Amino acid sequence: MDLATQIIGSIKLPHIDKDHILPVVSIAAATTILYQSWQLISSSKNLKKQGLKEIPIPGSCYPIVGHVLSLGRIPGETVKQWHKECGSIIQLKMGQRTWIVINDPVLLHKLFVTHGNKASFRPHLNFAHTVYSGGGKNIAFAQPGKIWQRNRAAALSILQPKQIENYLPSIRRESLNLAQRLLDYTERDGGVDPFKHVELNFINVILGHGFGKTYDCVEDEEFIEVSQIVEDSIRYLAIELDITNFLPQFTKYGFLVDRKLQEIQELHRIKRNTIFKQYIEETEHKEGPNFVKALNESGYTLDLDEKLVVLFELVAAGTDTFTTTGTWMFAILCHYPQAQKKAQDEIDAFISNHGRIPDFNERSEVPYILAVIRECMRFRPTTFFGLSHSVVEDLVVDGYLFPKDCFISAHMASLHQNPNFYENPEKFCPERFLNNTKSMHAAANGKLEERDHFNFGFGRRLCTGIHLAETELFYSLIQVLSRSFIEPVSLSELPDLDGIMDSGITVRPVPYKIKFTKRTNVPV
Ligand code: HEM
Repeated sequence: MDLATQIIGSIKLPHIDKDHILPVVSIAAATTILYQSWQLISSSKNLKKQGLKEIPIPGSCYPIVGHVLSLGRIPGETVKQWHKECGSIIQLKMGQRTWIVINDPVLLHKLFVTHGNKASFRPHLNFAHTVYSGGGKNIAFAQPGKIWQRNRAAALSILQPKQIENYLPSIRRESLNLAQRLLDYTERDGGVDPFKHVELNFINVILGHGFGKTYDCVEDEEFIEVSQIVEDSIRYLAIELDITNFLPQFTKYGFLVDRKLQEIQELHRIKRNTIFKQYIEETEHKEGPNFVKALNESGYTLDLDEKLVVLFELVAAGTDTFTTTGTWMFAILCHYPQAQKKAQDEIDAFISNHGRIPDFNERSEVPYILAVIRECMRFRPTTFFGLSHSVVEDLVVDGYLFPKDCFISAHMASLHQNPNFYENPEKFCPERFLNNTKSMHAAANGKLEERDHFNFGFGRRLCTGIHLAETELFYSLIQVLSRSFIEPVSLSELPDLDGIMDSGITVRPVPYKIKFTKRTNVPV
């Protein structure tokens, strides 16, 4: 539902007599225009006085609510259009808060990497702070400081490239299971939506290592419950849903508080905490290595609540993003059979030489596979806005003022279509990345010119799961392409690459069905 409709529907206005509506509306409209004009003129004069550049304010910005009612059904799409109209840096007014959105890689790099010590804070979000992160005790929503450093270091102690080597047996097994399930469901039903299957692939790897838990199939009741909690968590992290954060003056009158959202948050808090606390307690006594023991032995002391939010975060942050990325990858490849053929030729040649599929440390022998994964992520990014950064004091970069406590986001879709950074950005062209066999982790930590894409964010806040995500994408794609062709169910039913579903942080393709058809005569 449109955000504006949602909010307006929840406001109970007093009855107004029909005859009185016209003058009331006219006065309101005139006041709006006068107020906006006054605001624009005075802020523009102030900036010029200080020698600062103006950041355009796009679309319809109303008094008090600002852009909250203008963001439309899919805010990421609306903001993309505003970038086209107003340029690579724009500012939105979300009630009392300022939200600056940028699609210029050079400015983003300057801000988040060069000025990373000042621009790596997180803006306050009600749900993220109070429910998801247990009061800022996790990684993604903790402010740079002791707790964040400790949690990030603890997470990296189980997610850094060297550690991922320990997970390779289960990554290999789960990606093979994924390829087989996609073939089996296609044979059974004539087609399959890969979303839940990709989700099961990731959840089995992360929960397997985290808590020694795996599920056999997408119909497993516990898998359904856990994946629902994960999907709900991510949905409520969306900036634009945090109405009472932007308009706190309305909270006490109960006008704009979405009661349903509150109920779901509460339920989620109880359900999530019960299940994951139980997982943690059980896991501490299980045999063999797992994340809980690794955290206990990492030298960082975390109490049960802290372990809960950190470990749940690794599950939630990884599952939704990985699943969305994999689901886009299959949808895109269904449109590009020539790219599939090239990738399959490369895998077949490797198998003929070595008698097995390649491992991630042999990736330089399959550069086209790496290029396909990178190009799919560039072509259809995983999130609309990544995770917003913030500043705790005013910061000026390139003549632009980033005011204290503002939200600062990259607009991922238009950033990855920036013609100054990508030649013919509208074209799906894996070849653009053929010479880049560095891991995405290395590319993301390198110079701006060496960056392939920006899906994992920037600088000090770079995604901690980047290496696990890339390794899993690598094995999943190879297992699927070595065994099957990805085809439309019928020629008129190709996945819609322009239809998108806003899932909070991530942006998924609209649900689709495709066929995974068994390849014969392959050297597997
Ligand atoms: C394709 C998969 C993934 C994508 C596209 C992705 C994307 C992102 C982005 C955009 C950020 C914010 C970066 C910034 O603020 O500049 C982030 C942060 C984070 N991600 Fe990921 N992610 C993925 C997979 C994972 C996985 C597999 C895990 C863990 C198992 C994970 C855990 C985290 C954590 C803990 C943070 C917070 C880092 C911090 O604030 O210091 N992510 N991710």
